[in-house]
Amino acid sequence: MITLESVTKRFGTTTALDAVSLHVERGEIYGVVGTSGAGKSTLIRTVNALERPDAGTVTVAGHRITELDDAALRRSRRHAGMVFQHFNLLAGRTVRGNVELALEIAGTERRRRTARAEEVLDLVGLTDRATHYPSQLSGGQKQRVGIARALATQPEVLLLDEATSALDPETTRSILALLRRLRDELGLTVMLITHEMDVVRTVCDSATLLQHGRVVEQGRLADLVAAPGSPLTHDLFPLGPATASEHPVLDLTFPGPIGAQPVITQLARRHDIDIAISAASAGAVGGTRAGRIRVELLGDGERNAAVLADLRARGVIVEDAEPRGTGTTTQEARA
Ligand SMILES: Nc1ncnc2c1ncn2[C@@H]1O[C@H](COP(=O)(O)OP(=O)(O)OP(=O)(O)O)[C@@H](O)[C@H]1O
Repeated sequence: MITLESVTKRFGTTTALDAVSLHVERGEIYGVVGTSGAGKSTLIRTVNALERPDAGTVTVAGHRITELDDAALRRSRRHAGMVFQHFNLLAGRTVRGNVELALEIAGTERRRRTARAEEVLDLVGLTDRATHYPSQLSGGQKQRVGIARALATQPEVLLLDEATSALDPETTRSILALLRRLRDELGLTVMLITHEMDVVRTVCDSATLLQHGRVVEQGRLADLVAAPGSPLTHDLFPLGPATASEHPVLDLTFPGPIGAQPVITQLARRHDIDIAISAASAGAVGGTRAGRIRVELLGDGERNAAVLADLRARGVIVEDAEPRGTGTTTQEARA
């Protein structure tokens, strides 16, 4: 539904996007993550055709938008609805008026506008707020209006730029649940950019991690959590910096069903060794379960080696804990 092939965008001497390729399947919720300045906004702006790349192609809903002239480009924007961090609602218009404006700009005839606005307000659960003004709404309600407005022209793709960053955790959860429902009910394809790893964990099927305009890692989250050394998995399940120790300190990743097994207690019993757990982070992601824990092996060299071999044989991903933490992206940005 969305394909970028070797997209490069420069601003003067800054390369905001450096040969970025990605593919978003129809009906997928796709996250674009990375530190400030990584190129996330530029990427989404090439998808909604606000930015023309210097090289590469962008295809949205079957339209190769990098080859369209300006008039065709304006028409093609209707395939993608855009949702913003700070809602961008007009204070002087009611909720319904804000949604109708999008239809007015798209050239929808007057008598269809009100009916369509009411349809999308119903979809986002705001029917009873249609005649309210933005100042009378909570942040979550404002963002629902933003989503309704983006959906008014029946786009196949919904693009969200830090859409939950200004919301509290509970409101964020309800907006993410709404996105999932809209994807399921309307078959929408959703691309969101975020610096919040909770958002990726809760709602995304796939993601791309950008750094300095380049793709560091991308794919389905269920696959990434099973990939040794995955920087995105480190960010999704952070363990923090490790404390130096005379014993081996290991970060273990348990992809999928292994996480439900009592591996650590079994190994401690089988090898007659004490294992200390100093950090843990686990949860559901991309339709699977995953978790990471940091352990300290307190046995002698031989027993520790046997535990290590056993862990690997069971499919646990074993990495030496890095003293400064292994977060390459959002964790370091927040620090
Ligand atoms: N219009 C512009 N003119 C000049 N430089 C720009 C422009 N837009 C973006 N850049 C630069 O391109 C790089 C990528 O910026 P971009 O806004 O895409 O990153 P981002 O990942 O969205 O960051 P943030 O999370 O802070 O919004 C940055 O170095 C930025 O300064």
